[in-house]
Amino acid sequence: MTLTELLENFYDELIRFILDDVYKYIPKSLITRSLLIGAVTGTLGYLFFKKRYRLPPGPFALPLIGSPQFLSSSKENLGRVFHKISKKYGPVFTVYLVQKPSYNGQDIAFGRYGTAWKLRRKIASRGIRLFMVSGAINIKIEQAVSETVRAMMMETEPFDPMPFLYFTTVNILAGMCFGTSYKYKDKEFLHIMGSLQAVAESMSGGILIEDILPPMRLFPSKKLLDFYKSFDEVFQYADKHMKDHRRNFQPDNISDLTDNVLLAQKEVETEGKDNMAEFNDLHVTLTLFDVFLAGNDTSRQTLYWAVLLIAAHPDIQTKIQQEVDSVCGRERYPCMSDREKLSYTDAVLHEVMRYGTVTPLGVPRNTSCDTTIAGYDVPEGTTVFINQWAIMNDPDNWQDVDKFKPERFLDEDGKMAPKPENWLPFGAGRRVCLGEPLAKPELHLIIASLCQRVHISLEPGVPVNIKAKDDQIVNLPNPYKITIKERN
Ligand code: HEM
Repeated sequence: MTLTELLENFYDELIRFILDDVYKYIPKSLITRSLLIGAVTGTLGYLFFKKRYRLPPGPFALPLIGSPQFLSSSKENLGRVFHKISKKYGPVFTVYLVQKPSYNGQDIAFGRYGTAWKLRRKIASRGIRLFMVSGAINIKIEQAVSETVRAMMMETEPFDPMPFLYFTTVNILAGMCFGTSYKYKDKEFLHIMGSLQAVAESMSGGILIEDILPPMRLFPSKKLLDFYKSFDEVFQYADKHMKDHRRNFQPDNISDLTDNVLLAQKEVETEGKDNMAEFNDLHVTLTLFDVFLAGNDTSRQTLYWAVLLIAAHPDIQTKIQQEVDSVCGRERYPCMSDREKLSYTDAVLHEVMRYGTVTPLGVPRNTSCDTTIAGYDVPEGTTVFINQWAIMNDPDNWQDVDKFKPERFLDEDGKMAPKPENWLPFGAGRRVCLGEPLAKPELHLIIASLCQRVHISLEPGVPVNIKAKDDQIVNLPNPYKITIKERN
């Protein structure tokens, strides 16, 4: 008997033994049978030898499809959805979803932790720090708020403050990043506002079908394509400014974050041409893109909550105004050196960020090695979310959790009390928000400056609604309108 005949007989018996009923349907070809038996043995071997993890429990999930319940709840604020799941499965649980894409993880926000990422984060942090200590932040806030108030005063009817808040944050962040200063109807401002709006809409449009059915990424939906397009527009905006700066770059005349980042790139190059792979032109643009995009959306959404909550609580607004008047008077704008004395306004900001948690799930993170959380295994490459919304809206952590109460952040002398450990809007640890040192003073001073200049009221005759719009992935209030009156 030849070797081929021997193999044929062996396969024949094996298949007949294991799969008697389907035997007749299996082709007689030796190659097909070898492939079939190889595949079956390989799969069985993989299943037998693969590492077993004790994963956190979680809702039922189908292979490829993931947790089907997200199909029905895909429009609800995910912070709330996850909070409900945690009631059933405990504080650490597993759901099957995939995260949204980034620029190949070469940026800061979605970059993999490591030497190259540390370098990029250090460069961006240094640039932000220099902006803060140079005093430029005072000038940018004053310019941005005075232009915003001027533009708002032109409105004769109740208006939605959202575009004006875009104007404030874009002017401060684009000023810091690219040295620009826009007027309200400026063409470039309107263009970038449109792109930022599109990014925000794509991101708040609930879970994408591709998140539930990963293979669908091969045939991207219009929603996913829109998501890519709007991101790319903001990227192109940052890239254009980077290239303009590079053309006119003078190392002894550094005026904004782009100059700072380009200078850092030169330093990296001086240390050795090989290092350039870790900080090339794409990394320069992605650094600026991250700071501009991450900073704008979060700050603007926080201000949207702040204006609503301040307008809905006239007593709180009056207290802010009295504090600002007593510390700064009316002649000059509040500045960095006033911050410590503006405790009540700071408490209002802290409570706005708790009540209106704008990043309910923080930024999705990937584990870089096998690890454990609360005794459960979490394999390398798992996407981990921290439910910041639940931490800051848990009745076990906060008294009168549904009430807007700035006083909870003050001590008996009316000064800011130590930060409660459950106040975590900027995340924590090595990946804590890069912009926190800018965002807190920026938002504090914007609120103080706005209240110093104008009196804000909600649209007359419309019922006050300070509840979150619970139909989206982010946590925003329902659209609202205000009127403003210049303070005399
Ligand atoms: C209200 C304002 C803001 C909020 C609530 C906020 C919130 C957050 C959160 C929750 C994270 C993820 C932290 C973690 O994973 O633990 C984050 C990351 C980040 N934020 Fe912010 N942020 C704000 C403002 C800003 C500003 C003004 C900038 C830029 C100047 C900025 C830039 C970034 C960047 C680059 C990251 C990624 C950091 C990393 O992966 O290492 N953010 N932010």
